[in-house]
Amino acid sequence: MRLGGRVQAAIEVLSDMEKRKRPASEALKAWGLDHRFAGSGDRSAIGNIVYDALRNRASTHYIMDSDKTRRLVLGTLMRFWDFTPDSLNAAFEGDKFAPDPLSQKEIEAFTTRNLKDAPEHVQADIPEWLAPSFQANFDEEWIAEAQAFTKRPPVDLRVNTLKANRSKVAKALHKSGAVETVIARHGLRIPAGEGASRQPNVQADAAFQKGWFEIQDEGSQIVSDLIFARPGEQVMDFCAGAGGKTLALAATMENKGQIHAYDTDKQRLKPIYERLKRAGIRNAQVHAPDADLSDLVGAMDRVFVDAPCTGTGTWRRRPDAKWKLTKESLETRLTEQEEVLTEAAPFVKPGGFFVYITCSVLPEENENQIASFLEDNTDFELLSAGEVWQEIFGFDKPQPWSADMMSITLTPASTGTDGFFFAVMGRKKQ
Ligand SMILES: C[S@@+](CC[C@H](N)C(=O)[O-])C[C@H]1O[C@@H](n2cnc3c(N)ncnc32)[C@H](O)[C@@H]1O
Repeated sequence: MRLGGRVQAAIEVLSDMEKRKRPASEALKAWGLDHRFAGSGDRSAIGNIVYDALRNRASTHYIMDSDKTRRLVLGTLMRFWDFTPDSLNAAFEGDKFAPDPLSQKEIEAFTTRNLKDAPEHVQADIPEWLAPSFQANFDEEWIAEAQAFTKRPPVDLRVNTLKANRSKVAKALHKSGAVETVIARHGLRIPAGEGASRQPNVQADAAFQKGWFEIQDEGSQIVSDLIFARPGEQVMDFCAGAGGKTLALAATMENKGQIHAYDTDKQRLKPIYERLKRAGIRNAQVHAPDADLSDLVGAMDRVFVDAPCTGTGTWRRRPDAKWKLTKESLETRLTEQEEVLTEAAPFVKPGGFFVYITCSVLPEENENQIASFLEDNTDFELLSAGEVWQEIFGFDKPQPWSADMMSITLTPASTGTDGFFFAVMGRKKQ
């Protein structure tokens, strides 16, 4: 396919998403099924246009002076793919699959409108109702912090130290351009490409099949490390899901002690069995939703809750979620978080640690939840996550957000990772 056909396809996919209210991944898949002739290069280029458009939707609509899908796509190409109105029109010429050339009105909008004149939430490329939350979290940096979520994310890998080390994996994946992560100690990063470039499918590599690495955002690797689980401990992963953090912790614990992986959703838990096997993990015990956990009450050295959340921290990877998030779904997540904290807390032994993690940067889901939990549970106290950070990563690395060195927030702008929140509480001894 030539550029024009790819651009037209991206317009169709975005229109389909809007019309059928379906996520980008589904709309792209459906387009692929209807256009079997399209090669993998075409599919990934179309995907790149669609995701770039969604990441910057509000600001591009503003610049192009319209909320039409066609303008969103053309604006995306001119803002982020190095096209000018002339070069785009030249590329479309003689291509019967291309959209109509840019009109005078479209060219005028693109060349005269300035984002500096847009409302702040449009500059920040976030829904208007979320601007106060970002402002509360990041003060005068809030627009820059939000804008960093509009950039393409890298692919991060966590080396499984039970089976390999960084140089071994880097060697196996030398064609991928993987470099060592800046903060996480066992991470490799394949930087995000530009334009139509494709990310390598590292999961097809023999090194992945052998369990040498997992795909895991550097932020997720960092918070797993901050849990500070030691070999031989009894640890509970109360919201284990597919086991991303269970796997990371098992490696940190050198396969010694026990990780109890629990989740209320059987479907989400399903991939964990295969992943544990591939990674060579022997110290994890998976507890199905209906399991009797009464033996574990008051017995865990560490319990961590990787709570269900709005996922605002993953907007770079799932930009459609940014525009779909509603006040109602935030409210639902807040209730779930309160429940999960209350349910998990009794498993912490006196003198043990209780960790709360989200992949969100909204204070409602983070600091506020911890403050309200501590108010109701006076046998717990907030400890300094900042001190643990410094012990593990030192002072010379990019630093996360922290108002008081207690809880920590990672962001694309501050730590170059997805957004994560981390807080650790101690259960008092008596
Ligand atoms: C953010 S995801 C966990 C991701 C996982 N820890 C990882 O690193 O791959 C949150 C999980 O919490 C689970 N969950 C929601 N409510 C729960 C509850 N009351 N008790 C336990 N798990 C719950 C969900 O099923 C979901 O799998």
